Amino acid sequence: MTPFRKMHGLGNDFVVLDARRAELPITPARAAAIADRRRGIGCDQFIVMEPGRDGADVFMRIRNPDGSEAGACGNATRCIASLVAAETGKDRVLVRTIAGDLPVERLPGGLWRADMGPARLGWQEVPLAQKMDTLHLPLSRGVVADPAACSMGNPHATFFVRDLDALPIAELGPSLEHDALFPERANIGFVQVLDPGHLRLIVWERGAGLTLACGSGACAALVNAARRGLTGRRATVSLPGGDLVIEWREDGHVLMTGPVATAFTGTLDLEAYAA
Ligand SMILES: N[C@@H](CCC[C@H](N)C(=O)O)C(=O)O
Repeated sequence: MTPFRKMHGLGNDFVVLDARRAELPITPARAAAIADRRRGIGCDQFIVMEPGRDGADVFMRIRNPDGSEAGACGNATRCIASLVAAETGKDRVLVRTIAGDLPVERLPGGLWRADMGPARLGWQEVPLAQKMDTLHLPLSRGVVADPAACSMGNPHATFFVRDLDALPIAELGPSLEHDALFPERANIGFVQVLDPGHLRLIVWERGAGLTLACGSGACAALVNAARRGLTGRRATVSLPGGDLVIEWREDGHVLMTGPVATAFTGTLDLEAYAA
C-alpha cells in the first residue's frame, strides 16, 4: 500500500504522493483514475513529490484529472513547500516544476508566499497559435470577449466581466479551453474588478474544469488586470474558496500569498487503478 495525503489550498484539492525515496508506478491514466471523484479518491490535481536535485528541495510533478501534465499549480506549490518545511524545519523551500524554480517562504498566521516566477507575456510563451497582442485576444463567446493572456508556467486567458454571477461559466469554459487559439489549451479566468485593489475570480481550469481556487489563475488575473490599468500591481483576489494576495513585482515576478491545509491521510493500492 502507498501512503497519500489529501491537501488543499482554498479548496483547490490535491492527492499528494511521495516518490522521493522510491519511484512509484504512476502513469497519466493511473493519475486520472485516482483523481476521479467517483471511482478514485478525487482531486483537482494529482501531485507527485520527486527528489529535489541541484539546489531544489523537492521536484513537484503536477497532473490534471484528465491525466495531462501542467507546468504550474500555485496552490499545490504552497502545500508541497509546507510539507518539506515541516520535515526539515526550514522557513524557505525551493520547489522545482517542469516550468521552473519556485521559492516559497513561511509567513506568520499559517500563510505561505510563493514566488511564482515571472509572468510571461509573449504570444509564443503563452503559447498562442499565431503572433498577436496578448493584451487583446480576438476571442469571444456570447457576452464574454477580448481576454488578455499570459503564462505563469502554464497558459492563462483572463476575461474581464461586469457581473461574474450572471455568467454560465460551466458552459463557456470547455469551448474556450479548447479554442484553436490555444495550441496547449488554456486555463480560463473570469474576473470582476471590485476596486483597484480587489478582484473576484472564477477559473475554468485546463484538464480539471471548475475549481474553488486556482493560484496561477489568480496571478494571471492580477497581471492581466494591471496591464489593462484596472488595478495596481498588488491586489486581493477573491475566489469561491477564499482569498489570495497577489503582487506583481517590478522585476516581473509574481508573489502569491495564501494558506495550506491537510484534509486527511491514508494509503492506497496503486495497482487497483488501471495504468
Ligand atoms: N490549480 C492550479 C493550476 C493547475 C494546473 C492547470 N489546470 C493547468 O493545466 O495549467 C493552481 O492553483 O495554479
